[in-house]
Amino acid sequence: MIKVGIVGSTGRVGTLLIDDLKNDKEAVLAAVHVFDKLEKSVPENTVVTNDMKELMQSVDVVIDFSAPAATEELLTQVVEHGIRKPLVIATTGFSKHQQNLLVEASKLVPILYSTNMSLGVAVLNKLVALASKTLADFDIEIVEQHHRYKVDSPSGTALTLAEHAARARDLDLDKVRVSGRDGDIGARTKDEIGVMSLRGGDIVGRHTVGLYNDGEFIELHHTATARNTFSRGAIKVAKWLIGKEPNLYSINDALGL
Ligand SMILES: NC(=O)C1=CN([C@@H]2O[C@H](COP(=O)(O)OP(=O)(O)OC[C@H]3O[C@@H](n4cnc5c(N)ncnc54)[C@H](OP(=O)(O)O)[C@@H]3O)[C@@H](O)[C@H]2O)C=CC1
Ligand SMILES: O=C(O)C1=N[C@H](C(=O)O)C[C@H](O)C1
Repeated sequence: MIKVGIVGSTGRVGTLLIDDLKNDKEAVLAAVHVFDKLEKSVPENTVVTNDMKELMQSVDVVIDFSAPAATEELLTQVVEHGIRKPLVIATTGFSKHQQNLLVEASKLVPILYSTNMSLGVAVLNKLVALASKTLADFDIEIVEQHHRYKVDSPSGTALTLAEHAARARDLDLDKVRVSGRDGDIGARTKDEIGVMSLRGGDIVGRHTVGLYNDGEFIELHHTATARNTFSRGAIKVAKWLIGKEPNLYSINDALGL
């Protein structure tokens, strides 16, 4: 059995991971990192710890759905303290420093980083690249909708979709992204890529990529209707990651897309 450790075990996705692993035939929950207090019951012998090093030493692979500060602590164990374990990272909202740390750690251990663990979004990224290149004159606008508790904006998924669109047009996303419009802003410029966020209720996650031209437009939608789409996706790619060489892998590598 593959021994899995969870960072973010008390969170919305982390608690689902605990349940999903109870029913898995190839993987078992071996350790959970707990920031404050674990209310949920875990199988007997599960290591429950607030020590990231102890968590990593107790497992074959770590799945992280937490917060940027927690992921940073995880990556620091690899880069500065010599811990070598495969990592599946799903947390979003990293700073530039944290993104660089992720790249550094991936030279030492296999890391699969994906801002969205669903198959549908993996395919949507490809569709967006194709549409953005082919429909070169169309204006691109991305809208993401999430539950009222989400703390980072725009969502990691929306930024990844925008990155696929920008790359397909040889644009630098940092230069063309517009994530707010208010007041006398002037007409839309040709290259800008709008990435806007709505927050409310219990929306699990909805992303719309629109490509608009005179006389016609296309809108590509993805809606996650259940949060365990993400937890189950992460367990699937964690199994794939075991035994891989150190590198930064994408979900497409794991799904063979
Ligand atoms: N890639 C993907 O497919 C998906 C990614 N996500 C991302 O995963 C992350 C978690 O999402 P979600 O479960 O909804 O969030 P929650 O806020 O529900 O959970 C966050 C978890 O991280 C823990 N945590 C927060 N800060 C720290 C810290 N400094 N050190 C250790 N642990 C900490 C929390 O502990 P405590 O409860 O004690 O505060 C909690 O267990 C987000 O970044 C989200 O965007 C979410 C869904 C899908
Ligand atoms: O915080 C969430 O809930 C989600 N976060 C991820 C993101 O930022 O893209 C993925 C998913 O949409 C849910």
